[in-house]
Amino acid sequence: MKVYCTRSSCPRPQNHFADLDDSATLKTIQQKYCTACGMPLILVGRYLPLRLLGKGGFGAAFLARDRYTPGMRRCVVKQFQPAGYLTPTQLQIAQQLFEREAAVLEELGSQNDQIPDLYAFFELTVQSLQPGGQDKFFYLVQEYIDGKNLEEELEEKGKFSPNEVVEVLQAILPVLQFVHEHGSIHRDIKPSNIMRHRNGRLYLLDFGAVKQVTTAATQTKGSTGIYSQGYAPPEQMSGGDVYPSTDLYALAVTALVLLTGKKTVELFDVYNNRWHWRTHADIAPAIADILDRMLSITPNQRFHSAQEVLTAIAAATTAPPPVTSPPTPATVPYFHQPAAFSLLELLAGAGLSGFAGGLLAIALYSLVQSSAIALGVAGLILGMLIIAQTRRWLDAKDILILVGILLAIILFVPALQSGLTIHNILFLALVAGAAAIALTALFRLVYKLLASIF
Ligand SMILES: Nc1ncnc2c1ncn2[C@@H]1O[C@H](COP(=O)(O)OP(=O)(O)OP(=O)(O)O)[C@@H](O)[C@H]1O
Repeated sequence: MKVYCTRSSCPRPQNHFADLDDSATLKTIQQKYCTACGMPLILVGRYLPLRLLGKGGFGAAFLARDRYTPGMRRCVVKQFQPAGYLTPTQLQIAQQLFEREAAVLEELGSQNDQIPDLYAFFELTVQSLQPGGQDKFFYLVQEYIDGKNLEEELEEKGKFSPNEVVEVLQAILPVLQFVHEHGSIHRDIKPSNIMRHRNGRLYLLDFGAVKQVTTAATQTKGSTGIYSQGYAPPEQMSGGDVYPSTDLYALAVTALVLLTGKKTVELFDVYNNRWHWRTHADIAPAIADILDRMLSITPNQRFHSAQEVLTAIAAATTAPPPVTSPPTPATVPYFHQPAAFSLLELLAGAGLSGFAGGLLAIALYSLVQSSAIALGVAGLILGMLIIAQTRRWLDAKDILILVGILLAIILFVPALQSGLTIHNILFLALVAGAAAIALTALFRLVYKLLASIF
């Protein structure tokens, strides 16, 4: 098993322990130490970091496993590890922010299912790499959100459609309303801090910069300077007080970036001190007006609460529907709407599913010697695979793994080969995959034609 060392200065953080592949040893072993720097690897005897997820302003995030849960639950271990030189005061503020992230997560995460839960918060003192010294590390363990953040989605599939952006707003505004009602301001809303779980649900991450409204008055202005350039409004950049509308501004910038696929600097007209974005996006004027109001330079010209924005969006998107018509996308709860598929994603999923279906049909025919039953059962499983993909329970990567497993089983068990050569098996499965791609493309074309007619 691979275990990742969390000491930032470790020269070789990747460790490999063959004995931990045995689940009994994994559950009972006392501790393991980094072979390069001697750092204890099993954090508080419980969490095993597997790999680095990324480094942020105040630390690193690791994907980890909790060895005290039956399924070795995945979790995210965040370590406080400020980058660059900080004065003792700045260091203390940074440490307070990290502790605040834990406190806020504990309170908010347990009450809102779009904020990760806090599992643990602890500190660790270890021997420093300098002789005689000691290093102190702070850790926060939270729920792992299995998905992609919106920055990654944007990189992968390109700009979002206006509907997708409205869905993001409708999913995140209630979370912001909840955060604000609990006396906090997030202060770091941006695409990389919004994560879409594989089931379609959007989560708000990274409460490290969160500021309690109640303590705002006692904070020295400009003392922390925690914000993301381009997303933070003027009052935050200048170190002034922050408000719920500070988060609304950043959410609107997030919407512009998703909608246009452009960087914030490309959308802000410094000369006139205003956002210049409408020419880059084709969105309903009523929604564009809402975004522009959220982007007002002065906080009191923006909406005052997330709920106000939600109400404005509902008014802008809900045309009075006929009584019998299905709900419009805007009124369907967001979690029933997994993200739209790109054409490539759709065809790759279809091809892989078709390939898997072909392999299954061959294996089933060997067992039952009836082409009707073999094709019927393979078709049924293929249908289930397609449904699982459209609901985003499985993605193309999962189907690829399934194909690999099926192929390995069929290649190693001659009784499942229906008397065919390996070449023929592969050829037939490829034909099934190609047929699935062709059918999907045809359906999509017909669907688009019908949609454009009606
Ligand atoms: N609960 C989580 N579940 C899954 N991935 C997470 C979770 N929290 C953070 N990540 C991922 O870990 C990576 C690092 O996150 P982190 O919050 O430390 O920094 P960041 O958001 O990239 O930067 P910054 O702190 O400057 O905003 C990011 O890619 C983020 O998407």
